[in-house]
Amino acid sequence: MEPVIQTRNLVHEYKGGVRALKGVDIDIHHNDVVSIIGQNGSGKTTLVRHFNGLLKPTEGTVTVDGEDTEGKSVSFLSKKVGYAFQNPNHQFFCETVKDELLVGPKNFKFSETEAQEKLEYVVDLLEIEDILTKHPMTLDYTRKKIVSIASILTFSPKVVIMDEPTGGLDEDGRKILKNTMDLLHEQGNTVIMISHDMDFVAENTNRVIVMAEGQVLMDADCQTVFRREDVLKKAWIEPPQITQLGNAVCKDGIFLSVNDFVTHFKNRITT
Ligand SMILES: Nc1ncnc2c1ncn2[C@@H]1O[C@H](COP(=O)(O)OP(=O)(O)OP(=O)(O)O)[C@@H](O)[C@H]1O
Repeated sequence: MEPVIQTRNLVHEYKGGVRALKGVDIDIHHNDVVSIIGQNGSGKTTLVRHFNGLLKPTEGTVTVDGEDTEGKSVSFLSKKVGYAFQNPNHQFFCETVKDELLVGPKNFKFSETEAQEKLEYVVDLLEIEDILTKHPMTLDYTRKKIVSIASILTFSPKVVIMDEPTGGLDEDGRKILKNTMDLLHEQGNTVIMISHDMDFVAENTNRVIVMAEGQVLMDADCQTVFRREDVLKKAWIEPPQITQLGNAVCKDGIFLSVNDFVTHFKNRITT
């Protein structure tokens, strides 16, 4: 099956000469749940902004669903690739949460009934019934993040990109986000998450792309990536805390979650 997103020799140079991407080749497949990690300025946001056409390659190609993004508008690509910004304040322009959630369905010409169904679905999924009449800018940061993600899900894009989704989220918000990601995966969507939150990355994604200085340093499953201290060091990344603890006390495994860790030691105690 062809990848849902593919880049070949993707180079992006901003006006002023910053070469933010220096030849990126990646294939993202249908139903992947991928994290893109790397230190600030490594090119993560620049990369994903090519997936919905907010940026166009300086050199190389990007294809979405088999079609070259060259000449395609952001609104055309956004129907397939929804993008929740790092800062939710940059995403809102309506007076109420409800109106904000209806922007996508209206833009994409959903029927009234379908728009209403989508609205009800995401409101239920993301537990935001109580804030529908509020102004998005008056919400606490967790709710703003959740609404920004909800507003993407109302038009059911195949690919959902979330830029730092856990940044500023409280525990309830993290649980809602985790459940939402699980459901998107179950429903066959592709999820791409940019994150500095290695605990969340390790527990919730099955593939990690490590970036440094505009290039992909490594692209593999979580277990493989979080074993490679040399690669992580180059990208200025610390493994998840539970992985670090596990490495310190046990050499025969790699732990990506507290559950992994507890199960391992329970088994050792009972055998
Ligand atoms: N609009 C812009 N104009 C000029 N340079 C830019 C612009 N946006 C980003 N850059 C530069 O491009 C490089 C990559 O930035 P990018 O935002 O893609 O990195 P990032 O890995 O997403 O960082 P962060 O984790 O801080 O979001 C950096 O050197 C950044 O300063």
